[in-house]
Formats: sequence, structure tokens, C-alpha cells
Amino acid sequence: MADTDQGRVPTVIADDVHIVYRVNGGGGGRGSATAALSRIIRRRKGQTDRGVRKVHAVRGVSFTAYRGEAIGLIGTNGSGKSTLLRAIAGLLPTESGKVYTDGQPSLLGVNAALMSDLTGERNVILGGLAMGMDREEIKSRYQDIVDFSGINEKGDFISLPMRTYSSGMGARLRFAIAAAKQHDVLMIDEALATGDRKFQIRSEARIRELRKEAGTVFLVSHSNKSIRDTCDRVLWLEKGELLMDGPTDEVIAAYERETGK
Ligand SMILES: Nc1ncnc2c1ncn2[C@@H]1O[C@H](COP(=O)(O)OP(=O)(O)OP(=O)(O)O)[C@@H](O)[C@H]1O
Repeated sequence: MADTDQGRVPTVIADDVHIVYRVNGGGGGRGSATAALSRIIRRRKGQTDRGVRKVHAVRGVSFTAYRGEAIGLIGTNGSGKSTLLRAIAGLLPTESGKVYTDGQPSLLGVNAALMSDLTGERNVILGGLAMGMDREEIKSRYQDIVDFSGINEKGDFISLPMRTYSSGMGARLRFAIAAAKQHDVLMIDEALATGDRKFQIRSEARIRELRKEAGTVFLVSHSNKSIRDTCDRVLWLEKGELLMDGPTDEVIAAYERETGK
């Protein structure tokens, strides 16, 4: 593996990555009469496949990401963006091909595992611990995280359970927690789309800072504006394949021509 390309340091290498989901009981629903009937017929025919369906979500994707880059992932619904991020984060195995990462990638999704019955305050601590910060570190950054999230702008919401937050508020708190730490590789899945414009501007500025601090940032978003404001390179996925990999302006322009978005 080449260590540098014109002095650049690779952080993520995807080499011909294929990802396949296996879904049990696809077709007919598990408990329905038609599903039971088709199982009986299959068994009579001696078929061994018990309704496991495969979804080939990512097909032969290869790229190298470098330190200091912010890379946008675009593509229509179901094109494999989240799946690819989950594989880079090590949360999904590859069917074939390899993902190499330098350092620990952190995935910040809108579903990041915080506890909805706990207060925002407890979740800041929980999220911080989950990212490997110690209690002192969390304490010293606590106020910054709350201020950044803007959760308390309209009253004392941080002491309420997270289930009482709107989806935008939840996403903002998750982003604020994840952005408090310097990441080797930070992956953000749609988090910006749910915040309001003011918060989007703040988080885009923070992504730029994280880049300067030498991490690599991946951003999945359906907002071409967010991608333009934040990323200098874009990967365009369609039906699991990498259609284009290049400078943001070129790829977004081609994407807009193709999809009319
Ligand atoms: N847990 C799962 N089990 C089975 N199939 C899945 C699973 N998650 C995603 N898929 C399938 O994999 C394909 C890619 O989905 P993925 O969520 O990666 O797309 P995406 O580009 O992130 O979509 P979106 O823009 O709608 O969020 C889709 O066909 C989807 O149905």
C-alpha cells in the first residue's frame, strides 16, 4: 500500500467492496397463510432455501480517502450510501473485497444509539463515554456540547428525556456530542438535513474545523447545498455502484443533470 500520493496520507481504502444483506422470510410475511403455503410447497419440491433473500447493496466500490478531505456521498434512495458508511465503520461485513482504515472510524447517524428515556444531560455523558472520552474530559466539554446543540435555546430541555425532543433536536444533540471529539474518520449520515438552517451553518463550520484538525469526514446527504458547502470531493453511488468520484462541482453538476434535482 503506497503511504502517500503527492504527500497525502490515506485514511480509508475501499478495495472492490461488495456488501450483501440476507433477509429472512422475504415474500409473503412470516406468519401469513400464503407464506406458510409457499414454505410447504418449497419443502415438497425439496428446496433447501427457506426464503432467505439476498440484497446486493454495494457492488465493487473502490476509492481511497485522504487525511484532510471531506467527502460527500450522494445517490438516489436505496443506492447504498448508508450501507457503505456502515461497512467503513466496521459495522457490516463485506461479502468480498476489503476496507482498510487508519484509526477508528466513528459513524454518526440519525439513529446513533442514545437512550430516549434518559435526559439529554445523561446522554451527553453516555455518548461521550461511548466515544472513549473519560469523565473529566466530558465534564470539561459538557457546556460546549450543550451550547453547540442549541438544545437549551428555548428553555431547559437538556434536563428532559430525549424522547420529548423533536427529531431535529435529537439529531442536533447527537451531532454536537460526536463533533466534540477529534475523530480520525468521522462519518455523518443525514444529520445535517434535520437541523434548522442556523444549526446547519454551525455544523458545517464544525465539519470544516474537523477537517483542518486533520481528520477525514464523510457526509451522506440529500441536500446538494450541504454537500457543496462542506465537501471538496464527492462519490456518487447508484444501485450500489460507484458512478462517479471527483471534485464536488463536477459530480453534483452531473448528478443534477441526471436526476433533475
Ligand atoms: N438491514 C437491511 N436489510 C436488508 N436490506 C437492506 C438493509 N438496509 C438496507 N437495505 C437495502 O440495501 C440497499 C441500499 O440501502 P441504503 O440504506 O444503503 O441506501 P441509501 O443510499 O443510504 O438510501 P437513502 O438515501 O434512502 O437513505 C437498498 O436496496 C435497501 O433496501
